[in-house]
Amino acid sequence: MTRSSLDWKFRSSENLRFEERKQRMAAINTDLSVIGYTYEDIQNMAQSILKNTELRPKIGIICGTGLGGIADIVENPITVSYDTIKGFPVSTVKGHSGKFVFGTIKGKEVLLMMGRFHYYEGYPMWKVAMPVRVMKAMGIEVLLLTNAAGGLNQDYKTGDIMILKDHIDLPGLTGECVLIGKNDERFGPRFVATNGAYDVELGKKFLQIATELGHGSIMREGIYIMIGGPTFSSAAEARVLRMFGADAVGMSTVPESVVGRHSSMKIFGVSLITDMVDLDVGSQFQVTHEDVLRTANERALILQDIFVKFVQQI
Ligand SMILES: O=P(O)(O)O[C@@H]1C[C@H](O)[C@@H](CO)O1
Ligand SMILES: Nc1nc2[nH]cnc2c(=O)[nH]1
Repeated sequence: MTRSSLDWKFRSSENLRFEERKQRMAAINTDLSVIGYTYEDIQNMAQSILKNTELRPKIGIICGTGLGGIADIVENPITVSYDTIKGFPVSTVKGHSGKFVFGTIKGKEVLLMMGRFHYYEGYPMWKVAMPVRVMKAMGIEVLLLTNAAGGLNQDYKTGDIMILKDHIDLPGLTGECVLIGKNDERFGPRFVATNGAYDVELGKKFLQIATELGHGSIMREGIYIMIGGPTFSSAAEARVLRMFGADAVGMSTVPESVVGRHSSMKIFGVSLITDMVDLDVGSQFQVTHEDVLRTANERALILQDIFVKFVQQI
């Protein structure tokens, strides 16, 4: 075989692989029979994102609803919009802007995800937490998860900040675990223990910093339960969630935490209690997404202060 025909063969097989990849990426977004992104898909997305920066952060932060203000503490930010990343989902929820932000906090390199994906947006569970695998492929080792949640524990107040001690994966317990599907061992083992997922030392550090900054009275440590949403729980449902032992309820975080654990990441989680869940059956009180955004906005500066010091000390 001549050199040029070899070249041609090589190039046409490369083109074929490119075409296959393109079709696969299109199918991921449209064909429900396609389950999961392959290891190669994830690596390709990570590499394409990293082309935008020379930074190689080890700390990743996922910003919850209305908590994108954390990006205000990032120095020299470089943003990569999700819609520029082939195969990446798009954010559809108000309060989630839909971009990665690379930069530094007091000189420490960080990567922020401003905009997460929720099951209620219509994304299958495996897609909801797929960005955590992309973050891992980009070199993230410590994953800081934030969310807006409703308070179930009646000792809590709107505006409290709860460090996650543990979670209850309600969708997972009822057959919608994020790790369902073919397992590629390069991501992690088939079976994974989720006990002790939240790093105790990180939790202690966050609490200590918040207390030193004078916010001890609004700090809590508790258990987060994930519901699918988008409905906020009825009072009768909320009573069940409280009976399960949950202190706060929300619609995210758990799939990311499970995938983070599967990927051997160190995990920290914090909920801003944006509203108190009404447990009175018959009450006409109705919480709204605007209530959630308002509390998130009110607590933005406090969270920023805590995160600056927290990231510095990780
Ligand atoms: O992304 P998070 O969990 O912070 O968002 C919460 C749950 C719903 O998406 C939304 C409800 O207002 O806020
Ligand atoms: N009541 C309530 N408030 C929230 N704030 C954010 N998520 C939730 C939720 O699931 N329920």
